[in-house]
Amino acid sequence: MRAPQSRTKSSSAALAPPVAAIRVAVRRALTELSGAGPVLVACSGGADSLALAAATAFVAPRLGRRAGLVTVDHGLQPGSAERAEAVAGWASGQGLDPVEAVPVRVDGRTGGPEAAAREARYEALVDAARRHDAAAVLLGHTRDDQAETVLLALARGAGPRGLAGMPERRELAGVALLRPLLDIAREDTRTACAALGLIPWDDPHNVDPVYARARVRADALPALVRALGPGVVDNLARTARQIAADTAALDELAAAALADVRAAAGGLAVEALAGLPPAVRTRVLHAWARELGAAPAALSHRHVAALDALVTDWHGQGAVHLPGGLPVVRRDGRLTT
Ligand SMILES: Nc1ncnc2c1ncn2[C@@H]1O[C@H](COP(=O)(O)OP(=O)(O)OP(=O)(O)O)[C@@H](O)[C@H]1O
Repeated sequence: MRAPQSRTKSSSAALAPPVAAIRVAVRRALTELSGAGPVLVACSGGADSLALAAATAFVAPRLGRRAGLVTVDHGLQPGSAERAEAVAGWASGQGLDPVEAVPVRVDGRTGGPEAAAREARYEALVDAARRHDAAAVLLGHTRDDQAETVLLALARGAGPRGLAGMPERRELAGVALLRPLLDIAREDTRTACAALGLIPWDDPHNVDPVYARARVRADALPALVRALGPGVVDNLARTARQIAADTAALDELAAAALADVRAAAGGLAVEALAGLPPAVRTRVLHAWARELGAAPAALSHRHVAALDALVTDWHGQGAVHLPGGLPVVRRDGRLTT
């Protein structure tokens, strides 16, 4: 086990450009934050979240905000409890408070081990945020994580919502999750840790070729950089930001359009739907299907295309079955259940 350790910080360490850039990013995120509670850094002990925790410990008190840290012990590797305790001990030494090392149970959940660990981790983070009435949980995803996410989304045909990548901010069960480092290169978090005398923990899963993300990290992205130049990572991340902004605008248009196309007798009016631009119409249908109870994770492009065909390619076809078995039919000029 390699635990974070800190040497005495020299004044030149504080001036290292990546240290400064990460502090600026954290300052920006905290300045925009409403709510009086503490922020909690979600920290694995890896370079990204360790650099985030160090920057937050520096910046938050200067903004008059309390900052704490939560490290989750998934119990999946020998020595994981000791590693979590070492991260917690380091955090307390940095003045972070509250600090928690939370053990979670990963087995007995559905999905693969990676998804189960993630689900357990987010449950623990949300639970800690609620107990401490936290204003937000801070996550250490970097620009490189964002570029990997976009490539993975592109490869599986995830559509604009996937290509928008990870948002800087989202709510999970009423808790704000922030990603202040989405503009910071992963390498800079390592440099910042080194400049601060911190020794990060390297998660073996990050280099295990069993995982698609690890293969993208080790092979696909470096190959793209070699072929197309070093701007690729930044360009992928920037593209995600642009698509996220476009997607948010289209979602707003779709929310307004959904209200307009509701039929007085229930369901949606086909004629009104047909008059919408396809990008708005498919979002209206997606939102309506969710409203009817279709689980977002199971609702695919195929379902939405079949609903759309009831509007634009009507030839008397039968019901469209949404996830969960819910049938939608076209009747009397309406889409209805
Ligand atoms: N064991 C942990 N304890 C606390 N926080 C963690 C832990 N592991 C990861 N995190 C948080 O999640 C961030 C992303 O980590 P990682 O890339 O390993 O997870 P991920 O599964 O890709 O995350 P996501 O589910 O958000 O895509 C880290 O920077 C850190 O903030």
